[in-house]
Parts: sequence; C-alpha cells; structure tokens
Amino acid sequence: MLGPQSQSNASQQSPFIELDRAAWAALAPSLPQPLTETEIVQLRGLGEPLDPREVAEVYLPLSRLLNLYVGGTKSLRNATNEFLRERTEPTPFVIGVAGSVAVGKSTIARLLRELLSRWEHTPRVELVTTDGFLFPNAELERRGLMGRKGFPESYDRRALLRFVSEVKSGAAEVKAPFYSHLAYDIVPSAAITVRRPDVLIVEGLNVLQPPGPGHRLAVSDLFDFSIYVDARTVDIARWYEERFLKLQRGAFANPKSYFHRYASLTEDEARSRAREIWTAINEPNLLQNVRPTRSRASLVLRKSADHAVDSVLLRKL
Ligand SMILES: Nc1ncnc2c1ncn2[C@@H]1O[C@H](COP(=O)(O)OP(=O)(O)O)[C@@H](O)[C@H]1O
Ligand SMILES: CC(C)(COP(=O)(O)O)[C@@H](O)C(=O)NCCC(=O)O
Repeated sequence: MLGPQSQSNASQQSPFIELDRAAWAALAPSLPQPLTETEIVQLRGLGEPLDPREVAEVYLPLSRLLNLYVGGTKSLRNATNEFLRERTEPTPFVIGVAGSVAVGKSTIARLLRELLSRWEHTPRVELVTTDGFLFPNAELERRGLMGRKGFPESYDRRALLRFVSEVKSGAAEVKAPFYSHLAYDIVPSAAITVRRPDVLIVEGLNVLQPPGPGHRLAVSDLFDFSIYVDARTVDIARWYEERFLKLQRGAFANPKSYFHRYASLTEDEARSRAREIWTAINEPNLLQNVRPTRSRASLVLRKSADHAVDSVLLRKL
C-alpha cells in the first residue's frame, strides 16, 4: 500500500495516487461480493468470459469507490442546500468511461452498471454509449468522414453536450439516439430514454475531449467522475483483431450486417482486413485524439496483455 511515507518523489509531483495491482486488490477482502459467478459470465463481451477474480479484486473495489463518491456528492448537496436555504432536487451522478476502440470500455461500463446497482444509494444505473451521437452515414459521407468514424469530428458534439446538460439539469426524461453496430449506422426510429437515474455512465472513445473549435464547454465538464481505460497499443491492436475475427464468424454472417461481405473471408484475409482498419482508423485516432485525454480522467485503469488490470491511478483530492 502506498502510505504517505512510501510515496516516491514522482508520486508527490503527480496529481494522481498510483496503486499497483496488489495494493488495489488488498482493498477487496473486506467487501461483499454482490455478483454470482453465473452473473459474471453473462456479463462478458464477445471475448473470453470475465475472470471472476478480476471482478472481485479490481472492479468490486472500483464500484465501492464510485459509490463513496456518489455518497460524498449527496452530502455536499445537502450541505449546499442548507447553506442556500434551498431544496434542489438531486441530479444523476455522471461517470464518463473513455479509452481506445477495443480496450474494453463496454465490458467495464456494463460490469460497473451491475456492480453499482447493488450498492446502497445507487440502485438505478443507466448506460449510454456515445456511438449514438455519431452523424448518420449519409451525413458522414457528405462531410467526407466515412473513413474517420470515431474521430471527434464524426460526432454531433453539440447534441451530445445538450444530452448530458439536460441530464445534469435534472430533466425527468432525456432521449439519446441509437447506433446499430449491425447496420453500422444510426437507427432513426430508435432511441434510448434516460429517466433521472442515480448514476448515468457515458461510455465512448472521446468523452474526455476538451471543447471542440468554437465550443466553450465539453461533455467532460459535466462529469462527476471519469475513468480512462489504458493498455499498450500493441495489446489493444491484438484485442481488436481477435474481436473482429469473432464478429466475422458470428455477427457478420447475418445478411443484415453491413459487414456481411466479410463473412466469407478466410481467417488470414479477415486478420489482414482487421489490421488494415486498425491501422487506417482506430490506431491514429487513439494516438492523435484519445490517449492525449488520459490525464484529464479522475481515474486511470492500466490493463496488461491479458486484460488484467495491473495498476490504478486515482486523482488526489
Ligand atoms: N476484462 C476482460 N477480460 C477478458 N476479455 C475482455 C475484458 N474486457 C474486454 N475484453 C474483450 O476485449 C474486446 C474489447 O472489449 P470491448 O468491451 O468490446 O471494448 P470497447 O468497448 O472498448 O470497444 C472484446 O472482445 C472483449 O470481450
Ligand atoms: C462506433 C465506434 C466509432 C465507437 O464509438 P463510441 O461508442 O466509442 O463513441 C467504433 O466502434 C467504430 O465502429 N469505429 C469505426 C472503425 C471500425 O470499424 O473499427
């Protein structure tokens, strides 16, 4: 554990406290395990099942920490209400989850939703992914951005900011557009409705971006907490390729899939196609836009080559 005496000079100069895996995992034994093994298996993404030990040692303490922040915010709101002699209604506690394509954001966001909903104060947790705010393909084509899906300019940032602002204003009901990975496009008839939950998780590549040109505010200015999921670029590239192969054998077989034409590729051809997309779109976006936002997060999770978290950085208060 990093006690005040054991903090290195580097740590004293950083706005983050860094805990290695062992120190973080040591926080877990005193906490109840609210998910059964079956529930953990059901939460996996497209890859290998989530390791129950990873859930117990890493994500359970993280969900407890987040729950403490929600409780702390509630106390601060009560004190502020008393000070102002007002009775303002609580607004959802908004958590941003950022990181590269294929780093494991969706898996973590879904897991946190389940874990958080089991703690007191945070039973109602909703999740929105920012892909719903991508411009529809027709608009991306018009703007010459079809090869830049996921880059900041491929999103309707104004609509995303409006959505999070409405949630943080305490609106009773706010709708977000829906993106289908199968259709590879926005589904105009679909929407996700957020009804003033205790916690809203907003997951997406670019949620920690500073304000775009001509904008004064960014969505991250409205977050109560944010998490950046980090890993080595070579590992993320491999995870992207593996996921692509699984999709190619599974979802792409569906004739309705935008990528149905990839279903008949051999394994070598599929790997090479995945590497092309990674190198042309997702890696440059990671290096130019996504990773530079890492130090804006409240907490950074660093994953090793097998997805296991090997250190946690938490912003000092
Ligand atoms: N903790 C984990 N353990 C094992 N595999 C994981 C873990 N997190 C993610 N994965 C796998 O890595 C790939 C990318 O994860 P995903 O959550 O889809 O990423 P993102 O939402 O960042 O694109 C998927 O194939 C997923 O199953
Ligand atoms: C839809 C995405 C841009 C991710 O969006 P997010 O929810 O992170 O905002 C990404 O998964 C994607 O489809 N990128 C395009 C390149 C590719 O097919 O990998």
